[in-house]
Amino acid sequence: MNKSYLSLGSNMGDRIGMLREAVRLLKEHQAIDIMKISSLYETDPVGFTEQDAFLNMVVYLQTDLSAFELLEVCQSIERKLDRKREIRWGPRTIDLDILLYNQDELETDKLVIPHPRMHERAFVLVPLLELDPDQDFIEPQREGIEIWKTYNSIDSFLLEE
Ligand SMILES: Nc1ncnc2c1ncn2[C@@H]1O[C@H](COP(=O)(O)OP(=O)(O)OP(=O)(O)O)[C@@H](O)[C@H]1O
Ligand SMILES: Nc1nc2c(c(=O)[nH]1)N=C(CO)CN2
Repeated sequence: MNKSYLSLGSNMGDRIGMLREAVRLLKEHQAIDIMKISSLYETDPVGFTEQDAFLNMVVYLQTDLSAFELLEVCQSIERKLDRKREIRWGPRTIDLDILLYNQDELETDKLVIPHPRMHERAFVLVPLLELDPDQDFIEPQREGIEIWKTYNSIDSFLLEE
């Protein structure tokens, strides 16, 4: 069984609704088991700063899918949720990135693992460290990153009105 961490983010429209729908679609996939979700974090935009705050979270899953198949699932969820992204690092309804896949290191045109920018992104590292405090990363700056909501279980997140 492969172990992977995904980063999810949204800063357009119904941000929590987008995250919830993305997690629901991942959970529905027959080859994916969601093991843990982080809290939801409200985070200042990074890269292109003239945009609304993001809600970010990290999901830990186990899967039989290859990393490339998992990327396809992530991209099909982005399409299903009508992902819009006009500006690089600009506003988006939903973004799903693969952070880690086992201990694999991989560099292709389509997929780079670990995610090439994850180590410089506190909005990724803070929720990742919440799920797995043993990750061997430099402690990120927590400025501009606030817990927005924590859930007791995946179902309580998915079932909330
Ligand atoms: N680990 C990865 N997870 C998701 N996409 C990846 C990864 N590595 C490479 N990619 C590629 O990056 C391309 C662009 O992804 P995307 O549009 O989400 O970028 P972005 O969110 O604007 O910027 P960033 O990559 O900095 O998060 C995707 O089409 C995908 O093929
Ligand atoms: N806070 C925050 N900033 C971002 C984010 C994001 O998810 N959260 N995603 C980006 C493009 O991948 C660019 N900037």
